Amino acid sequence: MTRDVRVTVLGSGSWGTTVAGLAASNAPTLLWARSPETAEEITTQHTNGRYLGDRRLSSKLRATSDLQEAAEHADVLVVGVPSHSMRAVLTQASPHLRPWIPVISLAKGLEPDSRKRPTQVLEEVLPGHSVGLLAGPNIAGEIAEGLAAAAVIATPDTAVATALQPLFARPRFRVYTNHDVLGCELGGILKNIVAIASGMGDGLGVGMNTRAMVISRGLAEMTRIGEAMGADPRTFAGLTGLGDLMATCMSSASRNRRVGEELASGKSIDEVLEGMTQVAEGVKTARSVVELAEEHDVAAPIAVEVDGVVNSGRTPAQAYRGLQKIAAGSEYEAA
Ligand SMILES: NC(=O)C1=CN([C@@H]2O[C@H](COP(=O)(O)OP(=O)(O)OC[C@H]3O[C@@H](n4cnc5c(N)ncnc54)[C@H](OP(=O)(O)O)[C@@H]3O)[C@@H](O)[C@H]2O)C=CC1
Ligand SMILES: O=C(CO)COP(=O)(O)O
Repeated sequence: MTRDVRVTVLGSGSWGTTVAGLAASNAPTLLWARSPETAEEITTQHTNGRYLGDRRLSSKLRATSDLQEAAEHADVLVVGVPSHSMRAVLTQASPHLRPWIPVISLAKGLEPDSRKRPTQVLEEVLPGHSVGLLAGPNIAGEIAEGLAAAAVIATPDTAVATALQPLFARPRFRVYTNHDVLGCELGGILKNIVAIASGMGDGLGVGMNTRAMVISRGLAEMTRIGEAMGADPRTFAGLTGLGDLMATCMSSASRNRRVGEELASGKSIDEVLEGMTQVAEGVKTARSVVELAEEHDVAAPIAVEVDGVVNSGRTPAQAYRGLQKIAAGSEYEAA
């Protein structure tokens, strides 16, 4: 089935490149890089040094900096640019896309201002296309190195996810399906906020018990918000919820966790972001998550504290003191 299907991935950052490398082993795959130098390096050297160091990519992977060429190539489109740039890139690509082709998001943030999820943006810019996402505990560098991992492809119609599964699956990359697009997408978005909190704890030198408390109460917060928005609460116990939360809170390679750790070292958010060459979606998303929780009348104390540090000048130590003050009631009902 996969032999005749051509895949295009938009965005040659760490994750877009890694997913394109997986797909290239299964189907003809073209990666769109904004920079012509990066496109040239990927096609000729089979590396993307800026984002993945000297890790070797599939020699079958080709890249281009021509967005029209990339769009015209696609029987399946994968969108791997960050949430804040998705609408602009897709608006440029859309006149060159074939109608009805499936479009899969890799992004784990909310569009600034509109607070829309990536799949909502896709549905708006590309009406009529079947839209879904690929998510899970997927630290790009590990997968590019060939370490085993699993992910979920979520589409409203499970038959579409099942058809797309073989495009991304590899012997060491297991791809499950799920029809709860909202829950899978929210898991990836919300865990970034908890990872910033967890990183702040690491920087402050809290113990493992505290870290476990933040992760498990973070999961409760994610599930509460998700359920209020209409997601299946079971999804948050799976790969795109607990799985991604654990990977992101525990990995030294997580950008969101690192933001928290560096904030706890005394840097301002501007200083932290100046030193980063990759995106940490949780920074732009924190305020939107607080607003969404308020709209749905759900307590979100971890998001509130992270937003306070990232956007309102509170210190990580103050945030952790704030978290200590949360009243402990029933484990199922309390914040
Ligand atoms: N890295 C990971 O482990 C994982 C990341 N994700 C998610 O995938 C998405 C992409 O992340 P990731 O690949 O890590 O990001 P990176 O920071 O590694 O790369 C970002 C990519 O997006 C491009 N880009 C940035 N801004 C624009 C813009 N305005 N217009 C066009 N292209 C732009 C960059 O191009 P240029 O190089 O030219 O600046 C680069 O190719 C994020 O939502 C992230 O949360 C999901 C799972 C795992
Ligand atoms: O989503 C990720 C792993 O699944 C990557 O997390 P970071 O963006 O924090 O690096």
